[in-house]
Amino acid sequence: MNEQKKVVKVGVLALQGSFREHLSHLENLFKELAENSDYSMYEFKACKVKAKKDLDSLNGIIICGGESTTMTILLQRTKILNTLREMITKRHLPAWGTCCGLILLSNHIENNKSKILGDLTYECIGGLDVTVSRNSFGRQLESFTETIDLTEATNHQIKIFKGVFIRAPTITTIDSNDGTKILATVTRNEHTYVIGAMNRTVLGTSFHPELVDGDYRFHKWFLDEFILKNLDL
Ligand SMILES: NC(=O)CC[C@H](N)C(=O)O
Repeated sequence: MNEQKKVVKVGVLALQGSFREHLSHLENLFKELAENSDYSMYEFKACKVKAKKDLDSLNGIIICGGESTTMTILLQRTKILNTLREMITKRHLPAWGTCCGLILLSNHIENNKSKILGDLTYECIGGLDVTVSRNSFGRQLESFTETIDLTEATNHQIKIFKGVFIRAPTITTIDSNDGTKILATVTRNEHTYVIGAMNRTVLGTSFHPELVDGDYRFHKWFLDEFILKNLDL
């Protein structure tokens, strides 16, 4: 019986930032799904990605929140960056980035032009054809939570969701007509900000579902709509 199960491996980039929270959400979700007969054909595994070899045989990857300058340096030092970029942009590995992860998965950054970091430059992974602006809501102290309506974007799978924003970036433009679309917006101080976007295989959110205790709905949606629907790519 067990041999017939399809192994689905979800990696979480674990160089820095909120990777433990993502792993714990995935582990809890996978425990729930083990009891759900709709998923009985799958055996789910969550694993840390700390080196290039950890990218082998992944079916999806999460790029966690953290500090994108530190993260790009670590991605380059560990030599993960180029392989991961090729997997996401050429081989269409499903990927989801939260906050710093959204920045790294974006093709363009508005307020970060040609930043030099010692012997390196600020390089993104790319995959989502949008432009992001970093730290759109100000400093760490100006972090906030806001209710987000995801009913339409998720086709009623998630309705209301608690958005946690910590020095969050926002999406200023969608740059291609390849099917990239807005996931959600929030309005603050009379300004409406785009706080999530996606194409068929790449998802980016300004907010942190991994920091909402006991709520695995967003992780399940990523698994259902991005990973399981694209298993044969
Ligand atoms: N919570 C976060 O991931 C913050 C992202 C951070 N402001 C950056 O630019 O990298």
